[in-house]
Amino acid sequence: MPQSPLYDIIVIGAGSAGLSIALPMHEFGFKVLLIDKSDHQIGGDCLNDGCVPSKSLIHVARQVYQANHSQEFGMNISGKVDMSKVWKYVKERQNIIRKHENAAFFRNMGIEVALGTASFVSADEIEVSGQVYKGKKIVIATGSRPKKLQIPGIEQVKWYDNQSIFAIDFLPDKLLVIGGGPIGVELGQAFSRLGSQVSIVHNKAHILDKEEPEITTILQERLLKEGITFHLQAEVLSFTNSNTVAVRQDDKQLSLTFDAVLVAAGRELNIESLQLSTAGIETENGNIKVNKYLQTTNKHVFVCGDVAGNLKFSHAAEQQATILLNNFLSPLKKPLDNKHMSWVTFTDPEVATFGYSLKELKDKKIAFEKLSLDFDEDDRAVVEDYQYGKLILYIEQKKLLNQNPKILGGTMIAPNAGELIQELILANSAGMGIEALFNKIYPYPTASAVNKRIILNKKREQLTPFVKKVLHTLYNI
Ligand SMILES: Cc1cc2nc3c(=O)[nH]c(=O)nc-3n(C[C@H](O)[C@H](O)[C@H](O)COP(=O)(O)OP(=O)(O)OC[C@H]3O[C@@H](n4cnc5c(N)ncnc54)[C@H](O)[C@@H]3O)c2cc1C
Ligand SMILES: NC(=O)c1ccc[n+]([C@@H]2O[C@H](COP(=O)([O-])OP(=O)(O)OC[C@H]3O[C@@H](n4cnc5c(N)ncnc54)[C@H](O)[C@@H]3O)[C@@H](O)[C@H]2O)c1
Repeated sequence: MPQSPLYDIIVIGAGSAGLSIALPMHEFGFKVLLIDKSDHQIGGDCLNDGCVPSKSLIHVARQVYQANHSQEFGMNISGKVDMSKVWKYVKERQNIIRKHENAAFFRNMGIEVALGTASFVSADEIEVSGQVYKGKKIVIATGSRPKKLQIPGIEQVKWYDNQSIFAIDFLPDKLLVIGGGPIGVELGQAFSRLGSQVSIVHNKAHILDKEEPEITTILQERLLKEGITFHLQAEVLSFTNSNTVAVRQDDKQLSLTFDAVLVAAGRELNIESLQLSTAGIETENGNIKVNKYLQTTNKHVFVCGDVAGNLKFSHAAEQQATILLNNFLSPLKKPLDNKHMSWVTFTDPEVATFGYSLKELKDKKIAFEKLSLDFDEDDRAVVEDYQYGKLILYIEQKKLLNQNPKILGGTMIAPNAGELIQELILANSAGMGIEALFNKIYPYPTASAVNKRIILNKKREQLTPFVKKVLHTLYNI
């Protein structure tokens, strides 16, 4: 019996998570085996069915929307979007990135790549396409896939999910979106801007239900103005024929028609084909059981990325990979900690969130103060027509503001909020206080000046009659 080749590390899955482990480990001089199902799936969801195609589509949809809106300034715009041209643009963008995310590229670098579905055959061995490989350490980075909906009658319907929507060969006149999470709202708005009449059916009271309702209410109003219809706290009952769905909302039954359905109702982990029990890896409620160091019940096997069952973002996968790399190489182990995590929903306007949420602050009994700024009087918001914008900031509660309270978390809705909020994320992760923002000079009229204005408003509250009296005394000396 030939011996299985031995690797310092075997990484199962070549998506955001797997690549963030395999590439640095190779650079550090370790013998790495990277596995994915096929060459075409290298890059994972982010490149193939997620971030890259969705952000490219959102870019195209914004161009179309802005062109249509130039009519109010006298331009004449007519015509319908040609979906083959839209997908050509999207595929081109993916192919640019694919040039450095494929098996030949990694093999040229010196990383060994095995293609096929991986499964454990022992505690430290993996089989791929009939070949067995042994790893000193093994990282499971197999990601997640769209949850399938078991709705009666769905088999007669043209339905899509994130794995098929980026190849839809027609622009639906009416698109029904099931799920008002980030995929549903980002893609719902993109299709609406391309020309579809979009209805979003969501089973919670607010879209993007992980965000603050104060913020998502603003987003919902913007999307309503663009022509998107919402059915909130609604339950999809059944598809009554190939283009009609029965929905229950507020104890009423509605009948909605559509040409196509986009299912964006959450995720399931890719763990079934791994034969985890063969390696002594336990699962719990559909998740792989891990400790705070992302280590499974088999101490040589770790998880990273969506499959870890934590936050599902490309940059969360990257953060988890950084923790694993640290723990592989340093005796000072770091646990997974989401306290500085941030994310952006790329709707227009964007919703950007970082640090502790209101709920986390309350749950952790952290003394905090909530600051809030509406952008109605911000000059940049006025000239660029986004006075609906809003920033919420959570800062440490201190008796005196000159104690320089730290920024604990926050959330913003505005065009480019994901960029505007970056300095707040830096302040939060670097443990900086509000003075850093207050003392900064913002070129006029930069949009990010709202980050100072919110602090300025707080400082104004300190101008009590006593403080004013002191100021007058000082002035008159
Ligand atoms: C439409 C959409 C838009 C998104 N937009 C954003 C965004 O803007 N920003 C953001 O941060 N995140 C976004 N995400 C989330 C992001 O794509 C994921 O969090 C990220 O791709 C997870 O990376 P991963 O490596 O954990 O998993 P994946 O990218 O899913 O990679 C897992 C890999 O493992 C392989 N695999 C699975 N099982 C096996 C097996 N048994 N053997 C061999 N290989 C296997 C798969 O083929 C796949 O290539 C989006 C997701 C979607 C669906
Ligand atoms: N910009 C970004 O960073 C970005 C963009 C897209 C996706 N993502 C990631 O991908 C993950 C998956 O996105 P998603 O939107 O599919 O999942 P999600 O779980 O975040 O949201 C899906 C929503 O659909 C609702 N839902 C579930 N079943 C339903 C039903 N039968 N009828 C009506 N509503 C239903 C759920 O309550 C949930 O709020 C996200 O959690 C996020 O981590 C990130």
